[in-house]
Amino acid sequence: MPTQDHAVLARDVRRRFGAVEAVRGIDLDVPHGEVTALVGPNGAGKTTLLLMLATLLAPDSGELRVAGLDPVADPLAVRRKLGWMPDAFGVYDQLTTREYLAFFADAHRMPRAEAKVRVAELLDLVHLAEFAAQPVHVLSRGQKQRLALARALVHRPSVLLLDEPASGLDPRSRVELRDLLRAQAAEGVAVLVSSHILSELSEIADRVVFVNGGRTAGQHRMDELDHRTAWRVRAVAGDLPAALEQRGIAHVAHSAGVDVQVESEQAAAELLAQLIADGVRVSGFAPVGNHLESAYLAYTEERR
Ligand SMILES: Nc1ncnc2c1ncn2[C@@H]1O[C@H](COP(=O)(O)OP(=O)(O)OP(=O)(O)O)[C@@H](O)[C@H]1O
Repeated sequence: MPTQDHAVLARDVRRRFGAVEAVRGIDLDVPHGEVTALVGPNGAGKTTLLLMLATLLAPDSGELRVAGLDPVADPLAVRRKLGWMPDAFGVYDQLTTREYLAFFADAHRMPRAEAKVRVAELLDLVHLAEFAAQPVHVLSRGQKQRLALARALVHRPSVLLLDEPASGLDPRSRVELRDLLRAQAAEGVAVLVSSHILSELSEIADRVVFVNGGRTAGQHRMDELDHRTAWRVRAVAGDLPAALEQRGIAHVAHSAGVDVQVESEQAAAELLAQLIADGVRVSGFAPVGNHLESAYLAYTEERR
Protein backbone atom coordinates (compact mmCIF):
# COMPACT_ATOMS: atom_id res chain seq x y z
CA MET A 1 0.00 0.00 0.00
CA PRO A 2 1.41 3.44 -0.89
CA THR A 3 1.78 5.56 2.23
CA GLN A 4 4.05 8.60 2.23
CA ASP A 5 3.12 9.85 -1.23
CA HIS A 6 -0.56 9.60 -0.34
CA ALA A 7 -1.12 12.02 2.49
CA VAL A 8 -4.59 10.59 3.03
CA LEU A 9 -5.68 7.21 1.82
CA ALA A 10 -8.86 5.20 2.38
CA ARG A 11 -9.61 1.72 1.05
CA ASP A 12 -13.08 0.19 1.30
CA VAL A 13 -13.77 1.97 4.58
CA ARG A 14 -17.04 1.18 6.32
CA ARG A 15 -18.83 2.50 9.38
CA ARG A 16 -22.36 1.95 10.58
CA PHE A 17 -24.42 3.56 13.36
CA GLY A 18 -26.90 0.88 14.41
CA ALA A 19 -29.02 0.18 11.36
CA VAL A 20 -27.59 3.14 9.38
CA GLU A 21 -24.67 2.32 7.09
CA ALA A 22 -23.20 5.82 7.07
CA VAL A 23 -20.07 4.79 5.14
CA ARG A 24 -20.16 1.60 3.12
CA GLY A 25 -17.18 1.48 0.82
CA ILE A 26 -15.19 4.69 0.55
CA ASP A 27 -11.92 4.85 -1.38
CA LEU A 28 -9.98 8.06 -1.33
CA ASP A 29 -6.54 9.36 -2.30
CA VAL A 30 -5.36 12.81 -1.27
CA PRO A 31 -1.86 13.81 -2.35
CA HIS A 32 0.41 16.38 -0.73
CA GLY A 33 0.54 19.81 -2.31
CA GLU A 34 -3.03 19.78 -3.60
CA VAL A 35 -6.52 20.75 -2.53
CA THR A 36 -8.98 17.86 -2.79
CA ALA A 37 -12.70 18.58 -2.58
CA LEU A 38 -15.01 16.08 -0.90
CA VAL A 39 -18.55 16.58 -2.17
CA GLY A 40 -21.84 14.75 -1.93
CA PRO A 41 -25.44 15.24 -0.83
CA ASN A 42 -26.58 15.59 2.80
CA GLY A 43 -26.10 12.32 4.62
CA ALA A 44 -23.61 10.97 2.04
CA GLY A 45 -21.09 10.10 4.78
CA LYS A 46 -18.59 12.96 4.39
CA THR A 47 -18.46 13.99 8.06
CA THR A 48 -18.32 10.35 9.17
CA LEU A 49 -15.32 9.82 6.88
CA LEU A 50 -13.58 12.98 8.09
CA LEU A 51 -14.14 12.00 11.74
CA MET A 52 -12.52 8.63 11.05
CA LEU A 53 -9.53 10.31 9.37
CA ALA A 54 -9.29 12.73 12.30
CA THR A 55 -8.97 9.75 14.71
CA LEU A 56 -12.28 10.67 16.41
CA LEU A 57 -14.28 7.68 15.21
CA ALA A 58 -13.11 4.14 14.51
CA PRO A 59 -14.01 2.48 11.19
CA ASP A 60 -15.75 -0.92 11.30
CA SER A 61 -13.49 -2.16 8.50
CA GLY A 62 -11.21 -1.01 5.71
CA GLU A 63 -7.85 0.76 5.70
CA LEU A 64 -7.03 4.35 6.49
CA ARG A 65 -3.74 6.25 6.34
CA VAL A 66 -3.04 9.83 7.30
CA ALA A 67 0.47 11.13 6.67
CA GLY A 68 1.46 7.50 6.14
CA LEU A 69 0.18 6.53 9.60
CA ASP A 70 -2.77 4.41 10.69
CA PRO A 71 -5.28 6.56 12.64
CA VAL A 72 -6.68 3.47 14.39
CA ALA A 73 -3.33 2.04 15.52
CA ASP A 74 -1.50 5.32 16.05
CA PRO A 75 -3.97 8.15 16.74
CA LEU A 76 -1.55 10.36 18.70
CA ALA A 77 1.06 10.29 15.95
CA VAL A 78 -1.66 11.11 13.40
CA ARG A 79 -2.87 14.08 15.47
CA ARG A 80 0.64 15.54 15.46
CA LYS A 81 0.55 15.66 11.66
CA LEU A 82 -3.06 16.61 11.24
CA GLY A 83 -4.98 19.87 11.32
CA TRP A 84 -8.72 19.35 11.81
CA MET A 85 -11.43 21.95 11.41
CA PRO A 86 -14.81 20.51 12.38
CA ASP A 87 -18.11 21.97 11.18
CA ALA A 88 -19.21 22.73 14.74
CA PHE A 89 -17.23 24.86 17.15
CA GLY A 90 -15.98 23.18 20.31
CA VAL A 91 -16.20 24.18 23.95
CA TYR A 92 -13.74 26.28 26.03
CA ASP A 93 -15.57 29.47 25.13
CA GLN A 94 -14.75 31.14 28.46
CA LEU A 95 -11.13 31.40 27.30
CA THR A 96 -10.01 34.46 25.40
CA THR A 97 -9.26 34.04 21.74
CA ARG A 98 -5.52 34.22 22.46
CA GLU A 99 -5.76 31.74 25.36
CA TYR A 100 -7.79 29.39 23.21
CA LEU A 101 -5.04 29.14 20.58
CA ALA A 102 -2.32 29.02 23.27
CA PHE A 103 -4.16 26.09 24.86
CA PHE A 104 -3.92 24.10 21.63
CA ALA A 105 -0.29 25.11 21.07
CA ASP A 106 0.41 23.78 24.57
CA ALA A 107 -1.52 20.59 23.82
CA HIS A 108 0.90 20.13 20.91
CA ARG A 109 3.78 20.66 23.36
CA MET A 110 4.97 23.80 21.63
CA PRO A 111 7.54 25.67 23.79
CA ARG A 112 5.89 28.72 25.36
CA ALA A 113 7.98 31.39 23.59
CA GLU A 114 7.39 29.77 20.20
CA ALA A 115 3.67 29.41 20.99
CA LYS A 116 3.39 33.12 21.76
CA VAL A 117 4.81 34.04 18.36
CA ARG A 118 2.73 31.42 16.55
CA VAL A 119 -0.52 32.50 18.22
CA ALA A 120 0.07 36.16 17.30
CA GLU A 121 0.90 35.13 13.73
CA LEU A 122 -2.30 33.07 13.44
CA LEU A 123 -4.50 35.79 14.94
CA ASP A 124 -3.18 38.13 12.23
CA LEU A 125 -3.64 35.51 9.55
CA VAL A 126 -7.35 35.03 10.33
CA HIS A 127 -7.91 38.73 11.16
CA LEU A 128 -8.82 38.21 14.79
CA ALA A 129 -5.98 40.16 16.40
CA GLU A 130 -8.41 42.82 17.67
CA PHE A 131 -10.35 40.06 19.49
CA ALA A 132 -7.24 38.53 21.12
CA ALA A 133 -8.33 39.53 24.65
CA GLN A 134 -12.05 38.88 24.13
CA PRO A 135 -13.67 35.68 25.36
CA VAL A 136 -14.40 33.24 22.54
CA HIS A 137 -18.14 33.33 23.23
CA VAL A 138 -18.43 36.94 22.03
CA LEU A 139 -17.20 36.01 18.56
CA SER A 140 -19.71 35.77 15.73
CA ARG A 141 -20.23 32.45 13.98
CA GLY A 142 -17.93 33.39 11.11
CA GLN A 143 -15.28 34.70 13.51
CA LYS A 144 -15.48 31.42 15.45
CA GLN A 145 -14.94 29.57 12.21
CA ARG A 146 -11.85 31.63 11.48
CA LEU A 147 -10.60 30.84 14.98
CA ALA A 148 -11.25 27.13 14.37
CA LEU A 149 -9.16 27.41 11.22
CA ALA A 150 -6.33 29.07 13.16
CA ARG A 151 -6.58 26.28 15.73
CA ALA A 152 -6.25 23.67 12.98
CA LEU A 153 -3.05 25.36 11.78
CA VAL A 154 -1.38 25.88 15.18
CA HIS A 155 1.17 23.07 14.86
CA ARG A 156 1.86 23.50 11.11
CA PRO A 157 0.19 20.24 10.08
CA SER A 158 1.12 18.41 6.88
CA VAL A 159 -2.47 17.25 6.37
CA LEU A 160 -5.42 19.59 6.75
CA LEU A 161 -9.01 18.31 6.98
CA LEU A 162 -11.84 20.83 6.87
CA ASP A 163 -15.53 20.07 7.21
CA GLU A 164 -17.70 22.82 5.65
CA PRO A 165 -15.20 25.57 6.49
CA ALA A 166 -16.91 28.31 4.46
CA SER A 167 -20.50 27.88 5.64
CA GLY A 168 -20.60 30.82 8.10
CA LEU A 169 -18.12 33.09 6.37
CA ASP A 170 -18.84 36.44 4.75
CA PRO A 171 -17.70 36.95 1.14
CA ARG A 172 -14.34 38.52 2.02
CA SER A 173 -13.55 35.76 4.54
CA ARG A 174 -14.41 33.16 1.90
CA VAL A 175 -11.96 34.67 -0.56
CA GLU A 176 -9.33 34.75 2.21
CA LEU A 177 -10.07 31.11 3.08
CA ARG A 178 -9.56 30.15 -0.56
CA ASP A 179 -6.23 31.98 -0.67
CA LEU A 180 -5.17 30.43 2.60
CA LEU A 181 -5.96 26.87 1.47
CA ARG A 182 -4.16 27.42 -1.83
CA ALA A 183 -1.15 28.79 0.08
CA GLN A 184 -1.15 25.74 2.36
CA ALA A 185 -1.21 23.43 -0.67
CA ALA A 186 1.62 25.41 -2.28
CA GLU A 187 3.69 24.68 0.83
CA GLY A 188 3.11 20.95 0.33
CA VAL A 189 0.21 20.46 2.75
CA ALA A 190 -2.46 17.96 1.71
CA VAL A 191 -5.81 19.71 1.99
CA LEU A 192 -9.09 17.78 2.05
CA VAL A 193 -12.13 20.03 2.22
CA SER A 194 -15.80 19.14 2.27
CA SER A 195 -18.27 21.76 1.15
CA HIS A 196 -21.59 22.26 -0.57
CA ILE A 197 -20.44 25.51 -2.16
CA LEU A 198 -19.41 24.02 -5.47
CA SER A 199 -18.73 27.31 -7.23
CA GLU A 200 -16.03 28.05 -4.64
CA LEU A 201 -14.59 24.56 -4.64
CA SER A 202 -14.24 24.63 -8.39
CA GLU A 203 -11.96 27.65 -8.01
CA ILE A 204 -9.59 26.13 -5.47
CA ALA A 205 -9.68 22.37 -5.86
CA ASP A 206 -7.15 20.40 -7.89
CA ARG A 207 -9.10 17.18 -7.43
CA VAL A 208 -12.60 16.16 -6.45
CA VAL A 209 -14.00 13.06 -4.76
CA PHE A 210 -17.74 12.48 -5.12
CA VAL A 211 -19.44 10.56 -2.32
CA ASN A 212 -22.99 9.31 -2.56
CA GLY A 213 -24.88 6.92 -0.28
CA GLY A 214 -21.76 6.18 1.79
CA ARG A 215 -19.68 5.16 -1.25
CA THR A 216 -17.11 6.84 -3.45
CA ALA A 217 -18.96 7.61 -6.66
CA GLY A 218 -15.93 9.02 -8.51
CA GLN A 219 -12.50 10.64 -8.08
CA HIS A 220 -11.19 13.05 -10.69
CA ARG A 221 -8.68 15.73 -11.35
CA MET A 222 -10.66 18.92 -11.91
CA ASP A 223 -9.26 19.29 -15.42
CA GLU A 224 -10.50 15.79 -16.32
CA LEU A 225 -14.10 16.54 -15.41
CA ASP A 226 -16.61 16.10 -18.15
CA HIS A 227 -16.87 19.44 -19.89
CA ARG A 228 -20.45 18.90 -20.90
CA THR A 229 -22.63 21.45 -19.24
CA ALA A 230 -26.24 21.54 -18.16
CA TRP A 231 -28.42 24.15 -19.86
CA ARG A 232 -31.62 25.35 -18.31
CA VAL A 233 -34.59 25.89 -20.60
CA ARG A 234 -37.81 27.71 -19.80
CA ALA A 235 -40.80 28.02 -22.07
CA VAL A 236 -43.99 30.07 -21.86
CA ALA A 237 -45.97 27.98 -24.36
CA GLY A 238 -45.66 24.69 -26.20
CA ASP A 239 -44.93 21.37 -24.56
CA LEU A 240 -41.22 21.55 -23.74
CA PRO A 241 -40.89 18.13 -22.00
CA ALA A 242 -42.77 16.43 -24.86
CA ALA A 243 -40.55 18.11 -27.48
CA LEU A 244 -37.42 16.93 -25.63
CA GLU A 245 -38.81 13.43 -25.23
CA GLN A 246 -39.67 13.20 -28.91
CA ARG A 247 -36.10 14.05 -29.79
CA GLY A 248 -34.78 11.54 -27.24
CA ILE A 249 -33.09 14.23 -25.13
CA ALA A 250 -32.73 13.34 -21.42
CA HIS A 251 -33.91 16.12 -19.14
CA VAL A 252 -34.67 16.91 -15.51
CA ALA A 253 -37.70 19.15 -14.85
CA HIS A 254 -37.95 21.29 -11.70
CA SER A 255 -39.50 24.55 -10.59
CA ALA A 256 -36.78 26.74 -12.16
CA GLY A 257 -37.03 25.10 -15.59
CA VAL A 258 -35.91 21.99 -17.44
CA ASP A 259 -32.22 21.01 -17.41
CA VAL A 260 -30.61 19.19 -20.31
CA GLN A 261 -27.00 18.12 -20.86
CA VAL A 262 -25.39 19.45 -24.01
CA GLU A 263 -21.96 18.68 -25.44
CA SER A 264 -20.98 22.18 -26.54
CA GLU A 265 -22.25 25.70 -27.25
CA GLN A 266 -22.79 24.62 -30.84
CA ALA A 267 -25.03 21.76 -29.68
CA ALA A 268 -26.91 24.18 -27.42
CA ALA A 269 -27.56 26.53 -30.35
CA GLU A 270 -28.87 23.61 -32.41
CA LEU A 271 -31.14 22.46 -29.62
CA LEU A 272 -32.60 25.96 -29.31
CA ALA A 273 -33.33 26.08 -33.05
CA GLN A 274 -34.98 22.64 -32.88
CA LEU A 275 -37.19 23.60 -29.96
CA ILE A 276 -38.36 26.73 -31.72
CA ALA A 277 -39.03 24.69 -34.88
CA ASP A 278 -41.10 22.32 -32.70
CA GLY A 279 -43.32 25.24 -31.66
CA VAL A 280 -41.93 25.63 -28.14
CA ARG A 281 -41.96 29.32 -27.14
CA VAL A 282 -38.61 29.44 -25.33
CA SER A 283 -38.30 32.25 -22.75
CA GLY A 284 -35.05 31.23 -21.08
CA PHE A 285 -32.03 29.31 -22.35
CA ALA A 286 -28.74 29.49 -20.46
CA PRO A 287 -25.97 27.30 -19.04
CA VAL A 288 -26.32 26.46 -15.35
CA GLY A 289 -23.51 26.34 -12.83
CA ASN A 290 -20.05 25.11 -13.63
CA HIS A 291 -18.39 21.81 -14.52
CA LEU A 292 -18.22 20.71 -10.92
CA GLU A 293 -21.93 21.36 -10.45
CA SER A 294 -22.78 19.46 -13.61
CA ALA A 295 -20.65 16.48 -12.56
CA TYR A 296 -22.20 16.58 -9.08
CA LEU A 297 -25.71 16.48 -10.53
CA ALA A 298 -24.77 13.57 -12.79
CA TYR A 299 -23.27 11.60 -9.87
CA THR A 300 -26.26 12.13 -7.63
CA GLU A 301 -28.94 11.80 -10.31
CA GLU A 302 -30.37 8.51 -9.07
CA ARG A 303 -31.58 10.27 -5.93
CA ARG A 304 -34.11 12.32 -7.91
N1 LIG B 1 -23.66 9.41 15.53
C1 LIG B 1 -24.56 8.99 14.63
N2 LIG B 1 -25.58 8.18 14.99
C2 LIG B 1 -26.47 7.73 14.08
N3 LIG B 1 -26.44 8.04 12.77
C3 LIG B 1 -25.46 8.85 12.35
C4 LIG B 1 -24.47 9.37 13.25
N4 LIG B 1 -23.62 10.15 12.55
C5 LIG B 1 -24.06 10.11 11.27
N5 LIG B 1 -25.16 9.33 11.14
C6 LIG B 1 -25.89 9.05 9.89
O1 LIG B 1 -24.95 8.65 8.92
C7 LIG B 1 -25.27 9.20 7.65
C8 LIG B 1 -24.10 10.01 7.14
O2 LIG B 1 -23.96 11.18 7.93
P1 LIG B 1 -22.79 12.24 7.69
O3 LIG B 1 -22.92 13.26 8.76
O4 LIG B 1 -21.50 11.52 7.58
O5 LIG B 1 -23.19 12.85 6.27
P2 LIG B 1 -22.62 14.13 5.49
O6 LIG B 1 -22.27 13.67 4.12
O7 LIG B 1 -21.55 14.78 6.28
O8 LIG B 1 -23.90 15.06 5.42
P3 LIG B 1 -24.08 16.68 5.39
O9 LIG B 1 -23.72 17.11 4.00
O10 LIG B 1 -25.54 16.86 5.66
O11 LIG B 1 -23.18 17.26 6.45
C9 LIG B 1 -26.54 9.99 7.85
O12 LIG B 1 -27.63 9.17 7.48
C10 LIG B 1 -26.56 10.28 9.33
O13 LIG B 1 -27.88 10.41 9.81
